[in-house]
Amino acid sequence: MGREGKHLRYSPFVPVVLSDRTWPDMEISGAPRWLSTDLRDGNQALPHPMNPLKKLKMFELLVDMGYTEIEVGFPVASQDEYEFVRLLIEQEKIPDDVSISVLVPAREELVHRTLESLRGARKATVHLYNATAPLFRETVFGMSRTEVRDLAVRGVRWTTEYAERKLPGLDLGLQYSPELFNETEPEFAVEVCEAVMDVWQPGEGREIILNFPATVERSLPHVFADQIEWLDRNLSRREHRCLSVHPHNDRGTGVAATELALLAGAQRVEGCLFGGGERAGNVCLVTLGINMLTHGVDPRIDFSDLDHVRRTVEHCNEMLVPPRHPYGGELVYTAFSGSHQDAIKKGFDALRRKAADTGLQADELPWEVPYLPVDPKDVGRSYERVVRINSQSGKGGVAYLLSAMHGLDLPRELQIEFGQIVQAESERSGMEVAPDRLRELFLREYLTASDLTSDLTSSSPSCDKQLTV
Ligand SMILES: CC(=O)SCCNC(=O)CCNC(=O)[C@H](O)C(C)(C)COP(=O)(O)OP(=O)(O)OC[C@H]1O[C@@H](n2cnc3c(N)ncnc32)[C@H](O)[C@@H]1OP(=O)(O)O
Ligand SMILES: CC(C)C(=O)C(=O)O
Repeated sequence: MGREGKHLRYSPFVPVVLSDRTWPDMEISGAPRWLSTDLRDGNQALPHPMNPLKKLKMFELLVDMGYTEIEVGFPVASQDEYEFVRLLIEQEKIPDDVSISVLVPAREELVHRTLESLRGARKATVHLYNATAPLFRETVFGMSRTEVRDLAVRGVRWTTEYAERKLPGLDLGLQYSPELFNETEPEFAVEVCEAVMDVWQPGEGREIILNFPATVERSLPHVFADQIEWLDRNLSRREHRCLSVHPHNDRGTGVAATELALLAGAQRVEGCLFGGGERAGNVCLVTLGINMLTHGVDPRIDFSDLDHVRRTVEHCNEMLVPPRHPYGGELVYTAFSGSHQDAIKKGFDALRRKAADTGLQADELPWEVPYLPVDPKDVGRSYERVVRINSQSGKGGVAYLLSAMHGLDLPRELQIEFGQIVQAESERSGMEVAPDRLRELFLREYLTASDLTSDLTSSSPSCDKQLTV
C-alpha cells in the first residue's frame, strides 16, 4: 500500500448517540475525588519498576500532597509489589484518612493472593478488572458476552467470599473496571456493571466504585464525555456508586477528555503525576489539578513545591519530565522572546503599582500577568527565571533582568541602547546571555574603571526582593 492509502486501515470512532447531552452547559465547581495510580499503572509501565523503597518515597509524596486514594500496586505482579503492600501494613504507614487499593484481574488464585497481601489492614479496596471490549472478548479471552459478564461476577464472588472467610477484620471496598470501557458497547458495559453491583449490593455505607477506563484513548474528548453522561443516566443505584474515570493519553487529549468527563458527571479521576503510565501515559494529575486552581477552583492538592514533586517523580520513575510539561516543566515559566518579556515586565510593574496603591502584598492581589497563566510562586518557583535573554529577546526583557537581578532601573532611552548591545552579543555568541554576563556588559559599556569598585558590584538585590514589593 502506498503512502496515500495508510489512513484506510483505520476506522472512525463510533460515538454513543446522545443528542440531548447536558454536559456542555456544566461547570467544574469543585475538585473530584482523585486517585493516584502512580504506584500501579505508572509503575507497571516503567523499564525499571520501583523497588519498595522507591515506592514508599512516592507513597509519602502522594500523602504529603493530599491524595487520599492511592492505588499502591498489583500485588501478584512480583515479590516487590507484594512486599510493598506488606510493608505499608506492617509498618503502619497508611494514615487514617488515606484509602489504599490494589489491582487484580478476575482470576481466582490471583484474587486470593491479592487479598492475602492485605492481611492485617483495617480497610482497603480491591480493584478488580476484566476486559469487556469486543476485540478482547474475541482475541484475548475467546469468550462470549455472557461469559465475560460472568467472569466479572465470579471475580466479585471470589473477592467477597475470601475476605469474609479469611480476613474478617478487613473493611473491604470494591472497585470494578470494565477494561477498554471506551471501546465496549455502552449497553454491555452497563450490563456487566449491573451484574457486578447485584453481587456486591451497594447500599448505605457500602459504596462501589465503578471505574471507566479509556484504556487506549481513541476518540475525541467530547465523545468520551457523551459516554460518561450516557452511563450516568443508565446505571442504577446512583447514590451508592461512585462514577470514576481512568483516561489515558494516546491521542494527547487525556486532560481534555477528563475535564469534559467531569462536566458529564464523573465524580472521581484516576491518573498519574506528570502523566506517567502505559504508552503515552495516564492523564496527568498535576495538569488537571493546576488547571482547576487557575480557574479559581481549589483542587484540594498541595502543588506549592512543584519542583520537589517533579524531582521525586523523576527519581522514582527514572524518567525526566519534559521541560515543556504544563506547569511543572523546567521552562514553562520562562520567556525568551521579546514581546512576551515586555508584557511580563509591564505586568509585574502593574502588580507592584497595585500593591502600593492598595497596601496589599502582591501575592494577595488577583493574578494578572501576561503570558504567565499561574503565579510561579504559587507552585514554589521564583521569579528569577521568568525572563531569559537570547537573540529572540528585546529591550523589555533586558530591562527586566537588570532591574530584577541587579537593581538597575534604566530610563527608556538607555533601555533601547543597551538592548541593542545585548542583542549584538547574543547574535555573536549564538547563546543565552546570563544575568552575570548582562551585568558585565552593562559595566563595561557605561561605567569607568573607578565605578567598578562601587556599591553596584557588591550589592545586587535578589530578584524576589524586588518583586514582592
Ligand atoms: C489495562 C491495564 O493496565 S491492566 C493491568 C496490567 N498490569 C499488569 O499486567 C502487570 C502485572 N501483571 C502480571 O504480573 C501478570 O500478567 C499476571 C501475574 C497478572 C498474570 O501472569 P501470567 O499468569 O503469566 O499470565 P499473562 O501475563 O500471560 O496474562 C494473560 C492471561 O491472563 C488472562 N487475563 C488477562 N486479563 C485478565 C482479567 N482481567 N481477568 C481474567 N483473566 C485475564 C488472559 O486471558 C491470559 O489467559 P490465558 O493464558 O489463559 O490466555
Ligand atoms: C485496569 C484498568 C483500570 C486500567 O488500568 C486501564 O484500563 O487502563
